[in-house]
Amino acid sequence: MNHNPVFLALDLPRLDSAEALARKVAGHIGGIKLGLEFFCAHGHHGVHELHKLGLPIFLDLKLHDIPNTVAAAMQAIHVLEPAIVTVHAAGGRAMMEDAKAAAGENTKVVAVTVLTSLDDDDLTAIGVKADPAEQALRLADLAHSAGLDGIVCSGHEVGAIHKQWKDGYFVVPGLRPAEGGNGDQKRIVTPRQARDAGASVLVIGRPISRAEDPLAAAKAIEATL
Ligand SMILES: O=c1ccn([C@@H]2O[C@H](COP(=O)(O)O)[C@@H](O)[C@H]2O)c(=O)[nH]1
Repeated sequence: MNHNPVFLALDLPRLDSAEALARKVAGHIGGIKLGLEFFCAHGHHGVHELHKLGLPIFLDLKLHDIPNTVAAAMQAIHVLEPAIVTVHAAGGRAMMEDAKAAAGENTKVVAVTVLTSLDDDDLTAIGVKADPAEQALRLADLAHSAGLDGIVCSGHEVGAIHKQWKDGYFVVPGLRPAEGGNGDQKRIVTPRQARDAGASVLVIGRPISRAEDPLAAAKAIEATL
């Protein structure tokens, strides 16, 4: 892989801290992921500010609503020229089709299958009878048939999904270097394991942002890839 597949999740409450962190590690990541925390706090202005670093922007908004609403939201963020945007596959085929149709041609629309913070028990509690691997595969098939570019799944599932969807774009969060805590993530692998299994994008937040030395952490992860 020529380019750095790591997208840094900037889940920080302050815009100046987020910018400073991104600037510090910019040479050792491939892009920036801005999620709900960032977008709710800083909106379009914040995204414009981070764009100034010249790295691809991944807007991880996990849109999940009726098709008309999701399509309108996609149109509203078109101006931000995101490289990647997420929707929830559980929103259904029509929602995903309309989201893709409303996105800019340079934006990859990827569907979240099963959040990496969920395990078997969590799925049972919300009435899903399949285990995370089966459910992720089912939702990946649905996203594929709806014309999306790819999916978000854990490193446990990406290999099996990749076998069935050869040219899919696979975003994998829930990554933890060998040492360090899991936090709220339940289905984790190392960045290298995810890459070897076929991940296109490695989403990494706290292992870099909460490290004592974020630059050293980013370099150490880069060296394993
Ligand atoms: O299934 C998912 C989907 C998205 N995420 C997002 O990725 C990052 C992970 O951050 P870490 O600090 O490395 O755990 C975070 O922004 C999530 O919103 C995910 O973790 N799992």
